[in-house]
Amino acid sequence: MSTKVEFKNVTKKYKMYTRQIDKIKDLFTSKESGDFHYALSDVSFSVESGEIVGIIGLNGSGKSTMSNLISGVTMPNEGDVYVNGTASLIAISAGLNGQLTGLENIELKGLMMGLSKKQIQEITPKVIEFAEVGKFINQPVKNYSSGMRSRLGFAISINIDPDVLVIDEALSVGDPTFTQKCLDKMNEFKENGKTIFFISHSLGQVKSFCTKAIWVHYGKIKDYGDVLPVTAQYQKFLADYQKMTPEERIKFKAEQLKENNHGLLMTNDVKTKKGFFDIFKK
Ligand SMILES: Nc1ncnc2c1ncn2[C@@H]1O[C@H](COP(=O)(O)OP(=O)(O)OP(=O)(O)O)[C@@H](O)[C@H]1O
Repeated sequence: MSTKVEFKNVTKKYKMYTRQIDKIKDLFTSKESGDFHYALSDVSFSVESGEIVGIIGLNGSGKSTMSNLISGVTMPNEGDVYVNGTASLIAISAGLNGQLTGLENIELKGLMMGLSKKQIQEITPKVIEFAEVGKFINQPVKNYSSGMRSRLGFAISINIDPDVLVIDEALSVGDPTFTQKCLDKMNEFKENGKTIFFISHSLGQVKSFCTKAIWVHYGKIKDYGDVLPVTAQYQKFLADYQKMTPEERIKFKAEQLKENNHGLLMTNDVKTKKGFFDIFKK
């Protein structure tokens, strides 16, 4: 076995602007006026080839940031991301150009992944068949439903046959038949000794499909190792977390954010932002 993917002290941060004018000012000057918002901070891990790694964690914890870094969609601000070979991302909202037709997207993604025109021609019928989008293949992808987009994205990535496949929540929008078809394809991929990262809120799927799991918690790795012990720890945490009152959750999140230097406005379910910031400032 050899190292396929490695993160060395990786930090990904975003600028936060409260006023649009500050963003515009920064574009014209070398000064930076907004606060930084840490999506991942000082994250290190390595994955051997042939592993199927589930990435789990609460909303906003940094899972998609991790998947975007692995697949090269985004770059780290600090540290190094090392991928031995090609990586392809399958995500609901990424990877496809809405203005282009399905066919054009197959060509574009194929070219981006280094395929020749001939190779693209060879995979095109297989992609169309697998994606089950019918005549929509000649329509702009912006007219597709989320399920259709996910199916096309999955079909393209799997047929491009990358060394590392990154699947970010893409199965959550498909119907059960298509999900099963994807899982079968992923198993084939797994049997060929390829490496897969599987981001999912379905712990059942992670447990049955993955060999390892990374639990991302407010921009840091809380646990990484064999899938069953890591998911068991996470489930234990979730059970306690779900028992908290909304106020307790806000307080808990604020404490974790402070401890991990994670993003400020990251919570989707914090309704009382004033209260949230009061706690954060303490
Ligand atoms: N382009 C961006 N600009 C600013 N902040 C961002 C950007 N992308 C992600 N973030 C922030 O980084 C943090 C991590 O986001 P990320 O999408 O990686 O989390 P996640 O675990 O995938 O969440 P979810 O389960 O809700 O999809 C969040 O606070 C998010 O708001």
